[in-house]
Amino acid sequence: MGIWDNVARDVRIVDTSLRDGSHAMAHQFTEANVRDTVRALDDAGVSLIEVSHGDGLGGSTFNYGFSLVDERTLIEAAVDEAQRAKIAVLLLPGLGTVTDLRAAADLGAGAVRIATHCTEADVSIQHFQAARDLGLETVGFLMLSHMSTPEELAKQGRIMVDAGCQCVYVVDSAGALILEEAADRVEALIAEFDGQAQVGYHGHQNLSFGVANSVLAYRAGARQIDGSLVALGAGAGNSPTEVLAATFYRLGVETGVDKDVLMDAAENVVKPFITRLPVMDRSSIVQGVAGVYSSFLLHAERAAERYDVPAHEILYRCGERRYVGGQEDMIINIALEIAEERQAATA
Ligand SMILES: CC[C@H](O)CC(=O)C(=O)O
Ligand SMILES: [Mn+2]
Repeated sequence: MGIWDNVARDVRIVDTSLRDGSHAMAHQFTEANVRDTVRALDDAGVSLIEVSHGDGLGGSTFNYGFSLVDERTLIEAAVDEAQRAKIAVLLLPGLGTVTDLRAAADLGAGAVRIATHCTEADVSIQHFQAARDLGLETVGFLMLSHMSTPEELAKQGRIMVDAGCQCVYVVDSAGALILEEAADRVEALIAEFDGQAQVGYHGHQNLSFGVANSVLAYRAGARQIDGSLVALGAGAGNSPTEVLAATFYRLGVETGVDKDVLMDAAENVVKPFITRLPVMDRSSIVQGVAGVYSSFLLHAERAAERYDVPAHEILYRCGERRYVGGQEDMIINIALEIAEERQAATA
């Protein structure tokens, strides 16, 4: 039985097309995109649907990229369409505030996913406390999990659980984890929590391991797994929700969602509005290899075009310097540096 509602299932598939997909759409979702997608996911039985700017509440800024439509309008529209599903929002402490969270709760959001770099869970403590006071379901995101060992990650997860988090995610932001690297991190969190909280898994497809890692994460004990329709998400995209549903169906793992309704939603609702299909191209593969935050992709592509340098070279350097979310402006610095080096070499 799912612990957050009355649906009998072995694992909960959570959809983040309307949040992680915001990165891939350069934050240009329309209200109609949100309404149509929420209706389809709700029909399919998806019980938690994330809707926010790609970088979470308050993310619509010069540094991260402006949203076409105010996220509060989109959250309100999502809540309006969802008959059974709960709407979740993402919050990165420092970018989103407790005031933003309160506003989202007032609009009807029922869950918050609070994301920190994998070594900085302590910055989430007051946000978890505020979320619990607001009566929200709470989820923690340990981003760029490949940068920590399973043991370190478990200690960070413990900080979130002690602050009131009900499910901590291993977040493979760079799509860098391969098989047991994902499973070992999930296992370490499960052992640390000893039943006090659930564990989730959020994959990216940069090295094409999103779905395989999700299956291993489930086998290691993860009970919430993220996906996006048509993989719509940062980098090479997320584990496709419709493929997760079909795969768990094949394995006889009960998800409570209808795989055929999801396949229809992917083909006929989401695919038609995607401006740039997520692909495993040179830049996104480099993100997986070098361990670079997937949401850096469009920033790197824009800088590459502006300064006439290769995007994959920018991304390799981001990986060497271990840049993390919030350091998007460094992408411009790197592009300028490569352009200068190239000019010097030809002078
Ligand atoms: C900026 C937040 C980020 O996109 C969260 C996430 O989905 C990830 O780290 O993969
Ligand atoms: Mn992501």
